[in-house]
Amino acid sequence: QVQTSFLDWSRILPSLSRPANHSRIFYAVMFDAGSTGTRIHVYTFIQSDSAELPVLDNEMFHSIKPGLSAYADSPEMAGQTVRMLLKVAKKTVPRLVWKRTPLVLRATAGLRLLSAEKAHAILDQVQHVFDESPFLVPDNSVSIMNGTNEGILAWITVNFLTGHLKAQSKKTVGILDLGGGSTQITFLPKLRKTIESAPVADFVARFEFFNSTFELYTHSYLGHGLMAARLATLGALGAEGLEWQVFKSSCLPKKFRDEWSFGGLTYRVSGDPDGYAGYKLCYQEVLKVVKGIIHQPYELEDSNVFYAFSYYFDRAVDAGLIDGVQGGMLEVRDFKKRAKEVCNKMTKYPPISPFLCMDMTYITCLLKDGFGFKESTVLQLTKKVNNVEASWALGATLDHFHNLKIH
Ligand SMILES: Nc1ccn([C@@H]2O[C@H](COP(=O)(O)OP(=O)(O)O)[C@@H](O)[C@H]2O)c(=O)n1
Repeated sequence: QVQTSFLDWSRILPSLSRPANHSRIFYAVMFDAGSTGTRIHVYTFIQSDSAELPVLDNEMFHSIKPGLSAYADSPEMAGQTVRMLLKVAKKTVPRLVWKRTPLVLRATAGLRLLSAEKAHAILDQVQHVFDESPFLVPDNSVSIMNGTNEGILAWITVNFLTGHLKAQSKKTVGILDLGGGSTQITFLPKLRKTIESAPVADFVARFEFFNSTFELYTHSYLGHGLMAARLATLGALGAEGLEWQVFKSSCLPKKFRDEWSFGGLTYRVSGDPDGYAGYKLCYQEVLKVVKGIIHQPYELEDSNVFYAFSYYFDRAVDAGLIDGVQGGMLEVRDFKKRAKEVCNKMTKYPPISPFLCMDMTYITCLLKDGFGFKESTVLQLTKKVNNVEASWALGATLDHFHNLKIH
């Protein structure tokens, strides 16, 4: 479905004036090539003379499943996916300005997890579709984004949309993003010790925004997205070519048996028909995926409100914890409580998805034993902020126009 939304940034950034006769409308197209789907964001901006930052007037959003990595062995299909999504851009952007409207595609965990050769075959197809389109194709318009940028740009999107990047705003919010292949945590630490005690590589990044430098704690865990975690829990990671094997888990209903695909590979999965299913055993299984791998930041909930989106949001909706439009506030213990209910009642009351027990348990485990959140920590579950998708895509678009010098 196509979703349209309107947002007047001048309400968020009241300092920006917008003289009607001097303002100029421009467009930008950002593709998010994720592991479970490809999405197009067509942004309409209004740039007034006096404003340094443009006003976001509209986001047109559309998504297609599966993700490009499902086409590892048929890269033309990846090109086809992008060609179909481009129709949204053609409908939204007036023909007259196609030539001036940039197309950018950034791929995340799905392509990071493929071999370089297969990933590049896919990106070449996308580049080809871009090149033959009537839009502007900037240098470096098609690439795999690194995990640090993914976390930082999502943080910028959410803080921008919530008005926390205004000059007078002292507070910011942290973000928790749970994709299919990777998961990101990003926040602005209050204590020096959080930065100093972070692992040396890949946990701290800086960027420049309106003459101030922000130093963030950020990390992307590749292989710890929700779908990759399912594979790891089932013991099926790196099991390419084991078509004969059935991967079992006590996180799945005992009588469940099916095929399941991720990243272009299909696995046979089942519950443990002769064993036990339920929360305790399931927690033991998923704990192995998390324990000793996820770094626990020195400070967490004391300093930050965290916005949680992507699969955190989707699964909370599936589990009936929040409304699918409104979102809402949840404590970490709400995930735990519902995970227990879903897992321990699986045989009698099959959940809407056979993976709901595994997913809810993984989310609980990742938050508690992974990042080290307290059970009383409140998370703000969000899909859209002021009608704009909570995702790295808007941050990436701002970076494209304003070069935030992420380093
Ligand atoms: N604009 C977006 C992008 C992703 N998502 C959600 O993010 C999750 C999957 O993320 P992904 O496929 O991009 O995974 P990664 O490649 O980032 O690991 C799904 O729950 C999507 O519905 C979203 O809600 N809105």
